[in-house]
Amino acid sequence: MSTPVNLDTIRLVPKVLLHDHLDGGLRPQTVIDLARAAGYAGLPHEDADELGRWFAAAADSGSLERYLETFSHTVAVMQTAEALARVAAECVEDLAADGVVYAEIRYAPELFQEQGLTLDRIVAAVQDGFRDGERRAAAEGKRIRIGTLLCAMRQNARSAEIANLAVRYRDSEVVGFDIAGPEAGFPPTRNLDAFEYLRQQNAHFTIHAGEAFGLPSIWEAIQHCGAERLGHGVRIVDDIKVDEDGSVHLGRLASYIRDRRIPLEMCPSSNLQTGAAKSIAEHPIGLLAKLRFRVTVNTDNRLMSHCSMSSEFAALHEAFGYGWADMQWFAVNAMKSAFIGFDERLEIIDDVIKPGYAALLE
Ligand SMILES: O=c1[nH]cnc2c1ncn2[C@@H]1O[C@H](CO)[C@@H](O)[C@H]1O
Ligand SMILES: [Zn+2]
Repeated sequence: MSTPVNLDTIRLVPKVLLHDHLDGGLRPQTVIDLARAAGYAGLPHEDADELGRWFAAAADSGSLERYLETFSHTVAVMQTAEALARVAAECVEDLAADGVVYAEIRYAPELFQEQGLTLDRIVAAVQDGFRDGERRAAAEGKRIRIGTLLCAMRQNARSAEIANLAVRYRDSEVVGFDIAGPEAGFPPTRNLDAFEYLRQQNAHFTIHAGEAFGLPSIWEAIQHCGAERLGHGVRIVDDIKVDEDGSVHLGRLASYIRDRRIPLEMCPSSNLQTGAAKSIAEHPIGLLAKLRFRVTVNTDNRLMSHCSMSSEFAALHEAFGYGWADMQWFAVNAMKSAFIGFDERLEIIDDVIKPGYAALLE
């Protein structure tokens, strides 16, 4: 008899996460502890459950800009090396407990300088925290590896500096670069110098595109900037036409993205909150997966979007009937798309992912 698919069983299978923001995944109690230590009086609640509910409700705003406002609280309490290391270590513990075996976690170092930390100190503190978290997970019998992505914020003008920082730490598990923040009004081409530099350095980068703004943003990210992956990319469906008889027509951009196997870092729950999709059942991930785009499933912000990798898969199972074979497909897609070396990716696919699903697929 095959193992039933539910939240508890999904937590046990190996999962791969490519798109998760460090400042969007704090435990509510940690936000409270750190706020107290920092003397930050701006939190809307002092009780962990209430605070968790507040973040999810406030982020459930219908717009990316309002969703992003909630980060002012998490960023405010992440201004010391100790706080950054704690948040990073707990992030790894939480992912490992959820059955994530490989994750790329991103954050914008420039946001953590309010009390004078240097960019180097910030990166070092977070890397220490990740290594600490990996060790703690291993002590619990959980194998997990974390790669870091450094983000520059679209509304600021520091992308060249942050790209340089990412390259300097490339041998210390900083595996790539991204730009995040409000999309409308901040096209990715504003950061062309950073992307050109990264390409010259043979470094990897993804770009948040096609979340709050449509096809032009995706096209620029791929064709002008050279992004290897797309953060969200949901609006690529605007370039796909499905006729009443079910026949499907891909436009040139959608075809290019599918033909080139460009990975889409899809984050269903987050998209519902920012208004990029109406419900999980109507989320473009269903169509895109059916059309065999290189789709991956991600959390974006576990605190604000009140989700985990397992809860995202449980919701997708509910909406689209995905089973173990589909979940393995998503995990392999994500692992193929990771920014670590090819041999390391293969090793995780062959030694961890496939054995993890083998018994379920018999
Ligand atoms: O879905 C998103 N789209 C764009 N920007 C985001 C999203 N989620 C978080 N951030 C932004 O990325 C920064 C670095 O982690 C966060 O501070 C937040 O402002
Ligand atoms: Zn994101």
